[in-house]
Amino acid sequence: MQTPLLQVKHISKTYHNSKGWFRHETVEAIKSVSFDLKRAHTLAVIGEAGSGKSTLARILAGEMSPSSGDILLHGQNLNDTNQRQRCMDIRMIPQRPSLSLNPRLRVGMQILAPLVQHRSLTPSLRQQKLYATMRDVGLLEEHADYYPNMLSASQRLRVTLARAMIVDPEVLVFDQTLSAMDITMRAQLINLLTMLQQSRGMAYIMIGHQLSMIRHLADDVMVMQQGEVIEFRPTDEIFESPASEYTQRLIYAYNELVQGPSS
Ligand SMILES: Nc1ncnc2c1ncn2[C@@H]1O[C@H](COP(=O)(O)OP(=O)(O)OP(=O)(O)O)[C@@H](O)[C@H]1O
Repeated sequence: MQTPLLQVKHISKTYHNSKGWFRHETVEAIKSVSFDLKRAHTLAVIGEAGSGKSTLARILAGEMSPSSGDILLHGQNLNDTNQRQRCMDIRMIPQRPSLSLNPRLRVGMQILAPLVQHRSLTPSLRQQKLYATMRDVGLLEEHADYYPNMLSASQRLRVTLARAMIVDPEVLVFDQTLSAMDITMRAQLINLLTMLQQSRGMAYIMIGHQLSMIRHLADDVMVMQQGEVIEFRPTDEIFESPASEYTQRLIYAYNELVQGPSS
């Protein structure tokens, strides 16, 4: 059997907060979460507020370490990979892409930033890579000289995608990125992400409740509650017969929205 692209094995995360001199509070944000993700597949992670979704996203993207558990990419434990490579392999698209851009820096420089940090390429190869990546996400070469405020919201999102993709990641993690988008932008993004996944084989992890996007893009849905996985099933099954009470509420509300209230 082929090794899955990503294997998450019994990841836990406990936060320790100081509450004054002698008091400490511990929060078990994630409790033994495990799942596999195949190449070119999309996993959606949903769950109520505080269920541990963002903590999971930050651990996957290497922004923080788990308290216990392992993450393997192509069967190799990421603890044994150097941090630089790890940050190129799994990249996060932030919650508010526009806010992550520096208004005073030209777009091209910002897309290139991770490449400059991570790779030693000649200037001409770097520029070729920049333009190719910009084309892939639907930007024009001349946009490289623009400042972020000269672009539309949709183009700024494409810039953050290009910035993530310039180092050829294997996995993209979208941490509630899609929640603030209007319908037109979402439709454009669905098409773009589908196309990129087909051409590059990237896997996506989408955190958040954008059920219309999940329905179109996700192969599987993982439902979290109080730091634990309470459902992990193919997307169609989750939409047709949600098992947990939380998922039922979410899916019924979504169905009412798209089909109108049932009599
Ligand atoms: N830095 C932190 N220090 C202490 N506790 C934290 C920290 N970050 C998150 N938590 C707690 O960990 C739990 C999980 O939080 P997390 O943000 O991962 O959940 P979430 O599902 O992403 O929530 P939301 O949908 O509201 O963003 C919550 O109880 C939260 O209060």
